[in-house]
Amino acid sequence: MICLSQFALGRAPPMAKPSVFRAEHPMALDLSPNPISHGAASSSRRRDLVFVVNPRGASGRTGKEWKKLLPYLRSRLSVDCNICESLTSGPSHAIDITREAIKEGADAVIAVGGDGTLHEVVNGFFSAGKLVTNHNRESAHSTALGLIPLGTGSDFARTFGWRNDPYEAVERIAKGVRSWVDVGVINGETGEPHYFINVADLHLSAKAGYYASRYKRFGNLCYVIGALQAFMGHRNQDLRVKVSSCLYIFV
Ligand SMILES: Nc1ncnc2c1ncn2[C@@H]1O[C@H](COP(=O)(O)OP(=O)(O)OP(=O)(O)O)[C@@H](O)[C@H]1O
Repeated sequence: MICLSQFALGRAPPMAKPSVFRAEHPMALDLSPNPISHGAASSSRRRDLVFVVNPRGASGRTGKEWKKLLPYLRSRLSVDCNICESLTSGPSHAIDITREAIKEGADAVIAVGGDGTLHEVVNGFFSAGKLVTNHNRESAHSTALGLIPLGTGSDFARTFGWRNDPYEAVERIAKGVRSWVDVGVINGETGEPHYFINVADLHLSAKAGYYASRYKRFGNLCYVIGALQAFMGHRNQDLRVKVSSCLYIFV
C-alpha cells in the first residue's frame, strides 16, 4: 500500500494541450492502510478498507478475477479489517467513490484494476486542487492508497517492482507496509489539475497510449498496435514545457 504526502500516478486522461507541468511538494500518497509515520490509527482498531473495483478492466478479466479473489481476500483480511467493495459503473466513477471513502474516514482506498482505475483513484484523493480529508477532523489517521493490479498493462505495479499477482497484493495489504510515492500534477488549458502517479506522456507516446486503449481486447498486444498506429502519419513538433517554473524547449 502507499501513504499520501508526495503523490504520483499513471495515465493522464487525454487533454487538449497539456501546457504546464507543475511539480508540487510536498505531495505524496501512502500506499498502505497500516499506521506508520504520520499518526495513523492505533493497531488495535479494525481498519476500514475500501476496494474500488473496475469490473470492465482488462476487457472484463478484472471482474472475473475479483470474484475469484474475494473469498480469499475476506478470509485473509477480515480478522482485523472491515472490507467494503465498491464496483465502478463507468469512467470517472472511481474518483467519486474514492472522495466519499476518504471523507468517511477510510484507512485505505485500494484500486482493483489497471492503470486507468489507479489513475482515477489517485485523482479522487484530490478535489479543487487540495487533498480530500476525513470529515472527522479530530481523527489522526490519513487514508492510504492501495493497488491490486488486475489490468491489461498494470505498468505502475511493474514500475514499483510488483508482480501482476493479486494474491501477492493481498499479502502486501495484510502486512500493511507503506511506501511514499511521488505524485505529479498537470494543469490543463483551463487550469484544472490532473494528478498522475506513474508517468505522464506527451505527443507520440501519448498518442500511442490513446490508440492502445482502443485495442485492449487484444491484451498486451494493444500497446504494439497503438504504437504502430501512432507512428503512422506522425510528424515531429517543437514543444515548450514548463516544469516547476523552469521552461524547457524540445525541438
Ligand atoms: N464499469 C465500467 N465500464 C466501462 N469502463 C469503465 C468502468 N469502470 C471504469 N471504467 C474505465 O475503464 C478504464 C480502463 O480500466 P483499467 O485501467 O482498470 O483497465 P485496463 O485499461 O485493462 O488496464 P491498464 O490501464 O493497466 O492497461 C478506466 O480508465 C475507467 O475510466
